[in-house]
Amino acid sequence: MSMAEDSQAELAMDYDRSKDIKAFDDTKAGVKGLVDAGIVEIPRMFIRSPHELAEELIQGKSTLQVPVIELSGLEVEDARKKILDEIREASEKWGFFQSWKEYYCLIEQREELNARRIQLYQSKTAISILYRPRNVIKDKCWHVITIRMPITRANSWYAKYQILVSLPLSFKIEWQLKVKLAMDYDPSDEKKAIDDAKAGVKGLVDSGIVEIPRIFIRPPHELAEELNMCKSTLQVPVVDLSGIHVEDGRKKIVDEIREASEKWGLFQLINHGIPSSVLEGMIDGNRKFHEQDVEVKKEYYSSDPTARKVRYDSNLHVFKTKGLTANWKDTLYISELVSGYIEPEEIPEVCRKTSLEYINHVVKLEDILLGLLSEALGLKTNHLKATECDKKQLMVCHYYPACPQPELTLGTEKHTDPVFLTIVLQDQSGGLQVMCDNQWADVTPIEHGLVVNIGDLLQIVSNDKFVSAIHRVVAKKVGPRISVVCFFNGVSTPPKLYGPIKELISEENPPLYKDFPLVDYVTKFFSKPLDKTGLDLFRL
Ligand SMILES: O=C(O)CCC(=O)C(=O)O
Ligand SMILES: [Fe+2]
Repeated sequence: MSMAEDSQAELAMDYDRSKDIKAFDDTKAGVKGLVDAGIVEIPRMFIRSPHELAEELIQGKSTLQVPVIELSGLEVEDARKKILDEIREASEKWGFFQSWKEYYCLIEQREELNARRIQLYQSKTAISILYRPRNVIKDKCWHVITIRMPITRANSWYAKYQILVSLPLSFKIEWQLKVKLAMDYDPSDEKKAIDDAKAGVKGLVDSGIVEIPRIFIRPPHELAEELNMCKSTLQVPVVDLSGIHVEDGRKKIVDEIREASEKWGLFQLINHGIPSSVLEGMIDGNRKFHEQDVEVKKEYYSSDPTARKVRYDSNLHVFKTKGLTANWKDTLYISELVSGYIEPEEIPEVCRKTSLEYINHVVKLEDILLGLLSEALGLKTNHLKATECDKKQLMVCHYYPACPQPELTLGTEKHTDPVFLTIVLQDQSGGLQVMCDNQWADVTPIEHGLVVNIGDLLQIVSNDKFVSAIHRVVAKKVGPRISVVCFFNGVSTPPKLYGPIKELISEENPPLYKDFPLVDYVTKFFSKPLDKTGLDLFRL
């Protein structure tokens, strides 16, 4: 009798399945218990139906190769495109693929447990991928899948970490990176060490670190989410101000600014009138400040924003904004420069002249922009200026050192600016990105160009006609990247109420926000995580 006939005969007998299942359950020893008991025939409850068994016998074995896709290089544009093409092809044809990637896991380094440090470990061989091996059917044939599961002795203790790749017919990659984060990690130790050194993130790089401290590592869910995100191919709008004094030219500019402010909340500016020597001088002054002797720079180090008007620090905001990652950059803050509360001598000497020159030009440009933005909202040219929305100025000089593990951190985390308007001068390194249609688009540097950002407060006073730009800066292997950001904000004292502009309100366009004093906004903004929008704080 063949195997099929055997099974047929057995299956034909009178049989009470529930009784079998109960007896099996009662043993509580599982299938292994049956084997341990020495059975030579498997119980009937495990036998597949005759037609399934018969089908199996006539089914051939495919010789096709299940696609294997190496995911390393996802961060690089060309490599990413190739990987996505392979994934698309595999998903369309198979709905399945094997993949592997040089990956990162947070692991406890045994030797360092005493020091209670968590290190990030990266290695092709030192990764444990727990993957339920199974077969895949294609063209009615079963394919056996072999899984690369490089687990070495050295890292077997962290076999709990899992990377699951599931690909349900669409070509969306779903990575679930489950990493066990140590319960007893205290970011204050790392923060204190960096603060005490007063040498900034640059100091870490200069000391030759090859792994970034844990305080800078983004949480696993964010790292995994990042892998899922596609890069936008949309072009960030560029507005050319050269035709501003011609009637038709101005109208065109106002239209372009309106469109960009409604869709992106961000645009690049060219022919804005600030001499290129001033822009280059500003970038250079910024670089000189951060690259000067640490002993001199130290004098300015303070992580307390209220301590002084001119200070520099690393962006270790993990306390205020619990759960967030520190940013891979150092920043020199120069506040209230124009409003007269600060003496020029307070600005560090290496960048004093260049900063004063730049700010002098940038405030004039700000006036022009406020006029254009007012017109874009259908208001009189001087409307926004009259609200004193640019009265308070803060200039920040960012320095983003090269990062040994850029994919694990960010130069500036995702955020919107809690101000009316921001003007950004960036060098040619790139890294600034803006969110549009839920995708990150590069704000590719234009030589001698500037970037204009709509802040939360302009979105509010425009009653959501304009949007504030969600943006960030990615970290890079090469550096430094240098940028100078000028924030323009309204007045806090005497308290002045801000809210949707009355001229923009009508029955069809009711106010979306209540009026509020600026100081309330700022306090509330900084007591929430930075990556959460401040727009909802006063939304009706
Ligand atoms: O460095 C940049 O280009 C932008 C930084 C930024 O977004 C900020 O300081 O708010
Ligand atoms: Fe910003």
